[in-house]
Amino acid sequence: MARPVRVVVLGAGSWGTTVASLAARNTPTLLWARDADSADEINTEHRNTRYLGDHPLRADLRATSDIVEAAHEADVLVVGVPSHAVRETLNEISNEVRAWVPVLSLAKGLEPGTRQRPTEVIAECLPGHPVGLLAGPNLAKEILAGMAAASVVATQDERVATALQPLFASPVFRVYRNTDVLGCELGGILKNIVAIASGMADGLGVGDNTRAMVLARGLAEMIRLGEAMGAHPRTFSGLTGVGDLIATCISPSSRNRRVGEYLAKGMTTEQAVAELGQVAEGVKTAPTVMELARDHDVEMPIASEVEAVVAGRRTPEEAYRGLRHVEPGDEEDLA
Ligand SMILES: NC(=O)C1=CN([C@@H]2O[C@H](COP(=O)(O)OP(=O)(O)OC[C@H]3O[C@@H](n4cnc5c(N)ncnc54)[C@H](O)[C@@H]3O)[C@@H](O)[C@H]2O)C=CC1
Ligand SMILES: O=C(CO)COP(=O)(O)O
Repeated sequence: MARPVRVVVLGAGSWGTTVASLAARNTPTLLWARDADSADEINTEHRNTRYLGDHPLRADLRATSDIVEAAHEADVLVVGVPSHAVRETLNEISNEVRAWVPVLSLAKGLEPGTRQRPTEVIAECLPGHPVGLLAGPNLAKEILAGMAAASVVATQDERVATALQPLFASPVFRVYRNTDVLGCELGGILKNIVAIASGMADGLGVGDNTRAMVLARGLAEMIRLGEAMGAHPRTFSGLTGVGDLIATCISPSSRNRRVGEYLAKGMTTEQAVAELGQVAEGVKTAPTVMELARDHDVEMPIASEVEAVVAGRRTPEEAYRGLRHVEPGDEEDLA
């Protein structure tokens, strides 16, 4: 009998640990934590208190702090560290992962400097491997608590996605496929910036109409940039686009939304990030997105205001006042 596929997840933060728990239900799974104490806690107490509080993890989920051991074990490699850490993490194991092992990204940000998406960084660090991503409206704590959700495995080769789908699926976690890797990845990246805007709006005590405006016009900005970069506009009406946008903009547990709220309460970006104690990808990604918007000659007024607030050049009140000065054009004109 063929041995089961072994999934290795790099990064034992809230989402890496949750995805590893999903996979462990279906197949032997090993989670790499850079900190040995976290790996010990997962192995012995079946918890990851730093990121997931007291929530019990599956007893069959194994963890290690030895990244080379993890790389050797992988039949499927899942990269769950934040975007800025993908390259340095994979560089450590670029000669240790077996040829043809598929690599899936969980990260929803852009690499500062290179402006690359995580799947592009992965393709550079691990050339020749099939590369894709798992994304969608997937707030880690809800999924760990067993609440129903859906996600998308996006790979250019549909056969790879078809092989990967069942590794993460459960009766309450539906995993779809999509071949528009760029569109799916950009959806997850860009919605974080709109979520900061949404959190700022909530922190300022705006009404529901304003909230809805931020979501709808934020989505229009996501589609404009995505289409200019070569993504399929329809992808943004799916789980990885509007789906993830809604979840992140409305959920009190979204870190990006919380950063926006903290900023509206008067914290600096540094104070907001420190208060959070976890990654909020939109903070680092906002300036990079504005560089891409300029390169592609795309108007992104909401992202532009978020970037200005995060950089400390504007207050959230000024940002919302600034949006009033944007001349409304044709609503249909997304491109
Ligand atoms: N938490 C969630 O609900 C979801 C998160 N994501 C995305 O998944 C990615 C990871 O997020 P979370 O697990 O939530 O973050 P987190 O803040 O909970 O954990 C980050 C993990 O990365 C590790 N890490 C940080 N810097 C590192 C470095 N320089 N080298 C190696 N490891 C490093 C930390 O030790 C920690 O284990 C992000 O891109 C996030 O946008 C995607 C979907 C859902
Ligand atoms: O991407 C997410 C949900 O799909 C998580 O969002 P936050 O990083 O804002 O918590």
